Amino acid sequence: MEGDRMMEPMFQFDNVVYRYGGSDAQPAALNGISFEIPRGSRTALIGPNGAGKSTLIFHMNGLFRCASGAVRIMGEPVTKSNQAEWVRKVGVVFQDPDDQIVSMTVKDDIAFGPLQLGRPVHEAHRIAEECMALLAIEPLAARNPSDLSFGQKKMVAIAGVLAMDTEAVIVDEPMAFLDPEGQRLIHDVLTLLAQRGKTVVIATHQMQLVAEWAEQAIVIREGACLGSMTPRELFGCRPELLASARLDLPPVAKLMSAFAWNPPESMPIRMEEARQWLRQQQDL
Ligand SMILES: Nc1ncnc2c1ncn2[C@@H]1O[C@H](COP(=O)(O)OP(=O)(O)OP(=O)(O)O)[C@@H](O)[C@H]1O
Repeated sequence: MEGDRMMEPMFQFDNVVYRYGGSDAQPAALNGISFEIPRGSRTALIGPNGAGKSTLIFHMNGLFRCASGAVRIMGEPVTKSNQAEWVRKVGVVFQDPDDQIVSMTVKDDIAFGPLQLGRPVHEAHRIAEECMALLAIEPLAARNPSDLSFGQKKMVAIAGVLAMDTEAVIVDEPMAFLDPEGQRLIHDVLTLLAQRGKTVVIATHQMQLVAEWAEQAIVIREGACLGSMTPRELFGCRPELLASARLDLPPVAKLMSAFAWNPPESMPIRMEEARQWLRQQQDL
């Protein structure tokens, strides 16, 4: 039975509708959206402002319940009675880190999750120290999270979710307001989580991050899914889909698209692929 459940996708959205305020007078923020996210995969949710990415994320740990359709997490439908359980299995870093501050110091804030999960205090603090080290935020340990910059708060919120060691980690706009070093650290952490077998989902406007990191891109517009595919297929073969979601090619693919690639999915979309191809041209 457990084996069967392991085969289930981490997230399944089936014709999901959601309206803020619960009123039919409101336009639907999610408008019959369907897609799947396999376990252990790296997925990017992409789409223009207001497409519904954050609203989707609120459904992925039971915070919101859909008006119609079904959301399944690890094969189990999210219902009124099990809604609260999912926060232990799915860690979410919201777009605004202020929503996640719960303690007076950064270290206590990060230790809060493990303590809630029943870990003893000394262990929760050890986990908090490990997570701070991973994100190079140890110097912030004794600071009040409310006093930090937006980027620093975002790092603390990410560390807090890492400390929960959940099966899935979702980060809404992981790179927003982070300096280049912070972005590199977050990129490494997202990769490390995937290497540890976690299902990792991000919502982002940074197409180069999608090209470098994701295995699957889910394109969303007006609360519906326009398609789900590899970044290579999206950036190499589906420019019309990108344009219809008000998105653009990532910088590497934009540069490389000046050359006629055949087949189009052979176009380098990652920095390293482009570097290698350019070196080959030099050697010719
Ligand atoms: N609290 C709210 N009350 C009413 N409508 C809302 C609320 N939050 C979001 N919406 C609406 O729901 C729709 C989806 O918004 P959502 O924030 O999920 O989009 P998004 O794709 O995350 O956008 P962005 O890229 O700008 O973060 C939008 O039309 C938005 O105006």
